[in-house]
Amino acid sequence: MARELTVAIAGLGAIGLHLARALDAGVEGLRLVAVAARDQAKAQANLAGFRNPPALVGLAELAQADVVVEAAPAAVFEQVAVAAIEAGRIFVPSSVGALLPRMHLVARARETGARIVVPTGALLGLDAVRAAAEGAVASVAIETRKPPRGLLGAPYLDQHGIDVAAITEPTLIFEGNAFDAAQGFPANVNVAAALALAGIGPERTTVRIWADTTVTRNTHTIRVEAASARLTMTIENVPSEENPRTGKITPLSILACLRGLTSTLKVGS
Ligand SMILES: NC(=O)C1=CN([C@@H]2O[C@H](COP(=O)(O)OP(=O)(O)OC[C@H]3O[C@@H](n4cnc5c(N)ncnc54)[C@H](O)[C@@H]3O)[C@@H](O)[C@H]2O)C=CC1
Ligand SMILES: O=C([O-])CC(=O)C(=O)O
Repeated sequence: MARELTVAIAGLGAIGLHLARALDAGVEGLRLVAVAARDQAKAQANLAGFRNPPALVGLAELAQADVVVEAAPAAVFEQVAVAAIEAGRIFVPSSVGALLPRMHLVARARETGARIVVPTGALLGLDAVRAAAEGAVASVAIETRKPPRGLLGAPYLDQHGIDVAAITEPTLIFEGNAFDAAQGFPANVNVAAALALAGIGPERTTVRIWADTTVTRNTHTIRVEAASARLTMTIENVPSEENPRTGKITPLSILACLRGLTSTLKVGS
């Protein structure tokens, strides 16, 4: 008999609501039991048509479920993560950049029996990066190109007086490591954080972010030079209607990740 896992989701935005709907439509081995939202009335309206509406609870109460998916702003990451990890659950973060300065949570999870499962999210190829990182890796780099509006609101832009709305040609706005990229762009480059965790860590992973007036998609290119292989991979994400910073593939990637927690046949490392 296949195992069933209960699932809770923090945040009902571009990622959370799509994931909640998909789970409610029925996914073998997974049952949505709880969600947390900032706007209760909007959440109730969104959940009204569900076949099996989940409970609307506070962030800490999400940890009642076997699997806690974080799909909220990075500002509330810690609340969701700590409750899930203390309860020994499987914690699936979307705001992966917020994990980089909190790696003590991984040590704590080791003590409580919790697991932290980082989905590939808006990126691609983390299976190959992980495989390469089992051997020697010389370099890992990611270049992100987004339409300027996909970068709006990033603290780095304010700190450096950059007005992305005024950009008229492709402009390199950040070059540095994944740790600094995640601090400067907490809602924009979770992909760089996930890549760093899959490969050679946030200090050695290099990141370039372009505000690119010529692209309509959030485009990420990874380059890895390893003893076993050379990887060059690009994903061009269709921005979601709800949040142009977030690619439509992200909730789908998390759903695929959750399926992998229970499925009998699992493909990819
Ligand atoms: N790992 C990846 O590849 C990707 C990660 N992300 C990250 O995932 C996170 C979620 O992204 P989106 O769904 O696009 O954001 P969103 O802004 O569309 O949705 C976030 C939701 O959380 C809700 N929220 C805010 N405060 C809350 C609170 N205290 N309790 C409960 N809910 C609260 C908001 O009302 C909103 O509905 C962001 O941190 C984003 O940067 C986004 C895209 C790709
Ligand atoms: O491209 C996307 O969909 C989102 C993104 O870069 C991120 O949050 O890392």
